[in-house]
Amino acid sequence: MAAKQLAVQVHNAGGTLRVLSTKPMPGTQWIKTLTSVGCRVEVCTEPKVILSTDDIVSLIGNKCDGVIGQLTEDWGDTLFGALKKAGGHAYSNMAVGYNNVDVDAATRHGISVGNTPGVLTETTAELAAALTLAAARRVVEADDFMRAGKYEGWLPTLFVGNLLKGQTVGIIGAGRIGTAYARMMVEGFKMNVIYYDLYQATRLEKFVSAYGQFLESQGETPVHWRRASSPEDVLKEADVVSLHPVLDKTTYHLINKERLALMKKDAVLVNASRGPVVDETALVEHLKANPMFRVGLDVFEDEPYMKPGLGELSNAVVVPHIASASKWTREGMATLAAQNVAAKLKGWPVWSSPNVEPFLDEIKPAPKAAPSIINAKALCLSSMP
Ligand SMILES: NC(=O)c1ccc[n+]([C@@H]2O[C@H](COP(=O)([O-])OP(=O)(O)OC[C@H]3O[C@@H](n4cnc5c(N)ncnc54)[C@H](O)[C@@H]3O)[C@@H](O)[C@H]2O)c1
Ligand SMILES: O=C(O)[C@H](O)CO
Repeated sequence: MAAKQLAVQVHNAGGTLRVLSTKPMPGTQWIKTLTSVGCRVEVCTEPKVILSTDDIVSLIGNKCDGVIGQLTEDWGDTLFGALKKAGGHAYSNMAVGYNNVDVDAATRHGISVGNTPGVLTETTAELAAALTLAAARRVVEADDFMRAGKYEGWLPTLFVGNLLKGQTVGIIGAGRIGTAYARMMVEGFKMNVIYYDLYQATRLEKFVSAYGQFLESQGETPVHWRRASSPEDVLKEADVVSLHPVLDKTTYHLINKERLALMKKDAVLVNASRGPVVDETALVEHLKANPMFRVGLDVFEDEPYMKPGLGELSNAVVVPHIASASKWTREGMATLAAQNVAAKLKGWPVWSSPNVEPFLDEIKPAPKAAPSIINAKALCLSSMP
């Protein structure tokens, strides 16, 4: 039986380089980025939310030069093999995280792997901050109560939560997003910072020190930072812990039963990184046993599912992986992903600065470069001087 033909929308039908996007993406700049360098762009418009590997193999077909894919897809040997066979040599995730991509497999097939760092830093940090506040101040529980018609009048004991000001925020993974989130919590709520990362977060340290001096000069209590030598140190000391590491072997189930037990009984835990960083089954048990402990989760171990029991717990705020969902960021992610593919197909070098803003300007032409290629070194791609 012939495989079912998946619906696609075509832009610039006469283009000589065929680029596939496995999903419609926001904005139009990303399409212009590709069509302006001679690509025919095919966008899969199937209503199915997550395409299977077989679906994507059939979309790649016999001739495909590059693909933009999504974090829900399993980009391993099968897909990179199919892309290579179709003549392709460029792939980009429309995401900064690339734990869904087997980069070594891509490299073996000579295919570049792009990602979209930077453009989602502040948007993601803002959602982590929103989850922190929602959990600490019990916003969702109180909203449910109100809508259920249960509010009979102000009470001294109604939905009492945690004050953030002057408390300690713990960051595990103080990279771009972890640092941006920490700054928001320091500047917004005068929180002290304790962080754990494999590397020193120099920018964050400098910011907290300078802000602490400023507060002191105003006669206010200064804020402080400390770099912890282990995740355990952070978990024991912090009132709020937010997780922002990459997902890899070193961070899988980084938060488990034993480490949850180290946390304060009324702490707040936020995860806007990747679901498997937390052992979600252990978390459900911990939430049940500790009603004052609260979590804000954007990501889940087995997306789109939650572990049994999580959805019934009022001390958990849960949202469906929307941390990067602002219009500017999502359009920017699409543009960076398209530029990663276009640049590789045109043989342009790799951008060497962490500042990706020049690619997002809708008026000035984008630099002739690939914003971020993970396996650039392994493929010996040249970078901008
Ligand atoms: N929920 C969302 O929608 C969303 C949005 C954007 C990013 N993310 C996730 O957030 C992650 C971080 O993004 P970023 O742009 O800040 O990346 P980044 O590379 O700037 O930061 C990641 C940090 O994790 C640290 N790290 C690595 N291994 C660690 C370990 N074992 N223990 C502690 N720290 C460790 C790294 O040293 C680095 O500083 C992404 O990889 C992605 O998975 C999720
Ligand atoms: O890794 C990413 O970019 C995010 O999870 C997308 O929201």
